[in-house]
Amino acid sequence: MFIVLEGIDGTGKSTQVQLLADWFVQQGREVVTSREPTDGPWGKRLRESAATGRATAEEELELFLRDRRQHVEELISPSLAAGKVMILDRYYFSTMAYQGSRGLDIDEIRRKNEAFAPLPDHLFILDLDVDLALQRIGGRGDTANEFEKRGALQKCREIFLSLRTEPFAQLIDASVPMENVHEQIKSALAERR
Ligand SMILES: Nc1ncnc2c1ncn2[C@@H]1O[C@H](COP(=O)(O)OP(=O)(O)OP(=O)(O)O)[C@@H](O)[C@H]1O
Ligand SMILES: Cc1cn([C@H]2C[C@H](O)[C@@H](COP(=O)(O)O)O2)c(=O)[nH]c1=O
Repeated sequence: MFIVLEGIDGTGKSTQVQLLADWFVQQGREVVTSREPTDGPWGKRLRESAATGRATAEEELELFLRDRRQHVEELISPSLAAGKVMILDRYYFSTMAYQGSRGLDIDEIRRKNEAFAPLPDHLFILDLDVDLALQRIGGRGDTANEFEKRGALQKCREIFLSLRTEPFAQLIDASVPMENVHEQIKSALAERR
């Protein structure tokens, strides 16, 4: 089973990935969790750019594609082939949202990704007001980085919302307490099984 959690920064994706992984482990399932950008060479370069200055949108897209190709080949596809539950914190829907918000063609981004990246079985879009998301980032002790500007996040949120009509997608209200968000995700999984 391939599950992806998406949403703008601060919506609670990492928190929910951990809660969901623990829940699957309690059911006796083997679980692999990961995130994008990854901790591989391309992902590290991308994370550094959040502090040191962003590349152009085209260069950024190229780096995310390289990072993801390696991720799919080395971790995602082998884990799915082994029958494990793969839970991802961000995937190519983030590229559609973030690099799309910088003016790149969203359909073209999708096409380039779907040429090599498997579709998820479940895409959970954690939706939250941008100001609340920024407050949560602040509450975590972080100052917003170059990817986390208000106007850009608003555009990203709109693009994520436009993805809710995908057959594998489910919109999740991320404004409620974390246990309640977890319940929404588990109910959606139970309904679609
Ligand atoms: N439902 C919730 N209600 C209130 N606070 C929450 C909730 N979920 C997570 N948080 C808190 O909000 C902060 C951001 O959560 P988290 O790091 O999981 O978000 P994220 O979407 O993974 O962020 P990023 O994309 O920036 O890595 C953390 O301090 C976390 O404890
Ligand atoms: C996968 C992906 C990510 N981003 C951006 C979104 C975030 O602001 C940063 C780092 O992610 P984190 O979850 O806060 O650790 O990367 C992007 O612009 N495009 C992508 O494809």
